Amino acid sequence: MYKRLLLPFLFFFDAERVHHWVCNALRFAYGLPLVPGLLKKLYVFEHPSLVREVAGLRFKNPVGLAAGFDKNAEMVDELAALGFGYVEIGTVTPRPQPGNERPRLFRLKDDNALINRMGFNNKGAGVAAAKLRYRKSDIMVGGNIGKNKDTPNEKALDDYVRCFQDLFEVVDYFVVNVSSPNTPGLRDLQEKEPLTHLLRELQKLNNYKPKPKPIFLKIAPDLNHSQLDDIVEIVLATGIAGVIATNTTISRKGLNVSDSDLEKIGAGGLSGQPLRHRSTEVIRYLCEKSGDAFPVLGVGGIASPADAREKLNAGASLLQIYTGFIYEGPGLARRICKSLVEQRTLNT
Ligand SMILES: Cc1cc2nc3c(=O)[nH]c(=O)nc-3n(C[C@H](O)[C@H](O)[C@H](O)COP(=O)(O)O)c2cc1C
Repeated sequence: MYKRLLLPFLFFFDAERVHHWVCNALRFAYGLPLVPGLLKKLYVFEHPSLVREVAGLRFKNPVGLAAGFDKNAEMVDELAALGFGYVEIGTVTPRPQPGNERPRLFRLKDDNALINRMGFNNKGAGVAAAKLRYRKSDIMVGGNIGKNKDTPNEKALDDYVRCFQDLFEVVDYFVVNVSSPNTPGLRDLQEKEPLTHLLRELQKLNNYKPKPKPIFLKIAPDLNHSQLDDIVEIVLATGIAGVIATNTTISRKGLNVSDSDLEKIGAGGLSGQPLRHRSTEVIRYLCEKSGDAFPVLGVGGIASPADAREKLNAGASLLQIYTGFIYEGPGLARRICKSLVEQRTLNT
């Protein structure tokens, strides 16, 4: 019903506006009597074989909602009721910022893809932290952190530290985002020297805490082999927990959309099906190169149980979805979980 009736209707309107409508509708509905229970019945699939222990945390199932959907941590309980094993909030920055001018989110329907140049629009880490204090669900929550647009790269560490401190008590793990293509210069922080410095300082701060939290690094799919080798080295050298692979790509290769339409859309990160293969390659490379020395969380183009299995077979410890959730609808996490359990039963 979602794909045949609701999606064509929603796709008639501006993508970002629809995002806000759907989120508001979900939040409103969740506040009504009986609805939370009904949603859980429809969408949550639990089974002992789905539980994953990663970086010392216990995830109810391996399917998470990727960063960018719930930037301000406004609907973690609602998303838990849609069957996700964990939700990554953010990217948040220390100070609120409006992001880029609209329109900044575009659908590529023939490619099952999106292009976005949101630019870290968010209400600030403090606001997200206040929201998370009242969450009721017990799924894992990650805090994806970044720097403000007007903070120069030489001062980036201060921004990451502030977000880290603001969120420390209310998230289960952290993600250092240096891979968004929509904040000018941010990806330069993926270079070996600044990245090592940033992660070492954050991990140092983390180690001072009585109970440190796992810190993951989220990387771009556009890194070459030598840059990925550097990432492996940096993760091992700084002692952070692992890597999230991948963020959106700046590549426009192999799309069905016309060049003139692409030109009209302009800059931004591409997500969804066209990203799937590259992100799986990156996951496989990191796992092989590191000898599975740290967990890699796989994200990029997952829209079906088969896509999920592809990432797990490449070595991913956990999964995340964003664009697939938009195109496939709220039943996707459950479908993947159910299929993983069925597959396991078949194999035993
Ligand atoms: C509209 C939109 C906003 C996003 N915002 C963020 C963000 O704020 N931080 C981040 O780390 N990733 C962000 N992402 C990237 C996703 O978390 C994910 O890494 C990427 O979309 C690939 O997964 P997918 O193909 O399942 O969408 C965003 C993606 C989209 C489509």
